[in-house]
Amino acid sequence: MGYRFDDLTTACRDDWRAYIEHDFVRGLGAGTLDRGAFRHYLQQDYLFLIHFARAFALAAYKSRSLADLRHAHEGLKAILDVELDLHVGYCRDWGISEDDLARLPEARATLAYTRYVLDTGNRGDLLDLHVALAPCLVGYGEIANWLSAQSFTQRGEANPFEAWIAMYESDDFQGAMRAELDWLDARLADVTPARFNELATIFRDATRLEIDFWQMGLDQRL
Ligand SMILES: Cc1ncc(CN)c(N)n1
Repeated sequence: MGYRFDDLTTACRDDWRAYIEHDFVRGLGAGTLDRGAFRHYLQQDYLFLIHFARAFALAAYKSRSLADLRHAHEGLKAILDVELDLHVGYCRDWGISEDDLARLPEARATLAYTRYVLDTGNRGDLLDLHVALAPCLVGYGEIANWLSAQSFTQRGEANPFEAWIAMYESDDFQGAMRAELDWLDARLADVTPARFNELATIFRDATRLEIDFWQMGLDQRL
């Protein structure tokens, strides 16, 4: 029997739950997150998304088939045309201009996570790279779905972070997440146990770097 994406989350269950259910996420759902923490996160996430767009461009470069190239292109479009566009508009609503964003210093957590993914993609193959990208794309889709199932989550105008939750619940983002899941399920079906263990290490590292990113937001740390 082949592996599937769910085997990756099972292989690092505690880290995955710590990422999905982080206090930062709970604060977003309850609407109680410190606004300064959210602003800091939003600013760093702009830098993060630019490097992640570069990582999807690297996936395009590493693709050997038209299908893989199209898949990487769809991922790049989801970040550039859906997420970054919404993000820049969202930052504006929070009083952060594009000029402010262009001048931001990069926090250590942003640097560590984004460069880890780019380095993993550079030295590994296309599957290594997509596994390193998965906590980002699949994780935020799962977080939005988890939040909407929690009784503490406030929806609508009562929650200042409603637009953030809605962005990751949107058909565009959930569609990109499902396309990534399908791609990963198809590739993981053929890997050996030894190769799966290598990929599980990459997935766990990237998941831990996501946890550090939330914590960087909470601590408002550079
Ligand atoms: C840190 C981080 N991880 C994931 C995502 C969702 N693309 C994001 N915007 N920021």
